[in-house]
Amino acid sequence: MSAYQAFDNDKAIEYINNLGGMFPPDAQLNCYEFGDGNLNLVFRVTDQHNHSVILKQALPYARCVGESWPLTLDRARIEASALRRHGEVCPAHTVRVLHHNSEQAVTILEDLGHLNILRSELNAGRTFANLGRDVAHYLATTSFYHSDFYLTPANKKALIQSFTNPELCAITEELFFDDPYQDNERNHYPDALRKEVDKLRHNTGLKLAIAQLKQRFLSAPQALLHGDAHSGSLFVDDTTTKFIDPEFAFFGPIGFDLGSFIGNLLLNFCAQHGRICEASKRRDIHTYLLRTIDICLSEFDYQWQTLCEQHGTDNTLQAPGYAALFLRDVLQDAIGYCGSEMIRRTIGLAHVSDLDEIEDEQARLRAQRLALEVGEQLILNARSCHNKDACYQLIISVLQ
Ligand SMILES: Nc1ncnc2c1ncn2[C@@H]1O[C@H](COP(=O)(O)OP(=O)(O)O)[C@@H](O)[C@H]1O
Ligand SMILES: CSC[C@H]1O[C@H](OP(=O)(O)O)[C@H](O)[C@@H]1O
Repeated sequence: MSAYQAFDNDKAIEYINNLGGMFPPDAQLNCYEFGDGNLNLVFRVTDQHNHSVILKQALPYARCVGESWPLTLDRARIEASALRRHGEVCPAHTVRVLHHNSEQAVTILEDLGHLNILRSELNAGRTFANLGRDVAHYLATTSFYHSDFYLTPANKKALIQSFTNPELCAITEELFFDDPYQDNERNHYPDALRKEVDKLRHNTGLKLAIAQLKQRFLSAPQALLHGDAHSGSLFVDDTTTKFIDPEFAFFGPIGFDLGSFIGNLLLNFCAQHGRICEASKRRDIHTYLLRTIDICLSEFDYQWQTLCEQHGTDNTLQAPGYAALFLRDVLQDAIGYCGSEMIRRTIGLAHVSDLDEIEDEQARLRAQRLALEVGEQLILNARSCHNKDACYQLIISVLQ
C-alpha cells in the first residue's frame, strides 16, 4: 500500500497484518471504528486473546464538518512526532507510539481502553487525586526540555521547522481568537445568550487583551506544545494520567497548554451547577476542581524552576531570578488562554459536553453565562497576576 487511502475496518486489519510484529503470526484480528473526536478515524484492532492496539488515521478533511473542510494529512506526522518527543522526556504521561506511517497518515498506539477520558469522568462526578500533579509534571517536563533553557539554539530552530503546523494552528487562531468576538457562521449558541455575546464583542479592553493573546500564540515559539490539552485529550484512572492527541502541536507560548487544561476544569466547575443537584456533592466537586488547579499551578511553577536549576544549559538564561521572571509571563499567558478557552467552548464551533449536555435549559444557560463571565474576567485581569498564588486567587475571586 503506497498512495494514501482512507481505511475501513478490513483495510485497517490488512494494514496491521502486512506490517507484522503487532500481534503473533496466528492472530485472528477483529476491528471496529469508534472515533468520537472532531478530526480523525480511530480503530481498535483486537486478537482472539483480547490483546489490542489503536490505529488512528487522519482523513484529508475535518471529520466533524466533512469534505468541505480540507485538512492536511501532515497532522498525523506532527502528532506522532510530538508523542515520540514528549514520550522521551515524560513517558509516564504520554501515550506510546508503536508505529507511524506518514504517507498513509496512520499511527498505531498503545490501547488505553482500560482508562477513561477525563471529561466523561468529571461529568460523572468522579475525581482523581493525582491529576493536578501529573498534568503539571507533563507540562513542565515537555515544555522545559523543548525550550531555549535546554535545547541548543540550532536544535531548537530545526525542531521549530519540523513542527511548523500552519493549518492546525490556523484552526486555533480562528476558533480561539477570532470567531467568538465577531459574527461567524461557525459560532453557535442559544439566542438567550445574545446579550452576553454582544457585551463581549463591545468590550474594547477584552478585544485588546485577546489581540495580545493571539499575537503571542502567533509569534512566541517558546517550546513544543501539545496544542490541544483539554480534558478530552487525557486518559485517567486513580493511578494513571496519559495525554493523547497532540495533532495541534507546534512551538508556541508555554502558557497555552496550561491555560487550556485549567480552562477545561473551570468549564466543568461552571457545568456542575447544572449537573449535580445535591449541594454537598457539588461543593465536594467544586473543592476538588479548585484544589486540582491550585496543585497544578504550584507544581508546574516548582517543577519548571527545579528543571531550570538542575538541567538548564544556557548560561545567560541561568541569571539569578530570570526563570521566575519568565514563569511570571507564562502564568499570565495561561490565565488569559484559560479565559479564551472558556469563551470559545461556550459560543464558538467546538463546544464541550460538560455544558452542552446539561439537560435543564435554564440550568444550562446559567452555567454558560457563568463560563462567559469567568472567561472574560480572567482575560481582563490576567496581567495582574505576579505569581502562581495570585493566579489562584484571581480564579477564586472571579468564581465568587
Ligand atoms: N490510545 C488510545 N487508546 C484508547 N482509545 C483511544 C486512544 N486514542 C484515541 N482513543 C479514542 O478515540 C477517541 C478520539 O481520539 P482522538 O485522538 O481524540 O481523536 P481526534 O484527533 O479525532 O480528536 C478518544 O476520545 C478515545 O475514546
Ligand atoms: C474543527 S477542529 C475543532 C476543535 O477540535 C479539536 O478538538 P478534538 O481534540 O476534540 O478533536 C480542537 O480543540 C479544535 O479546536
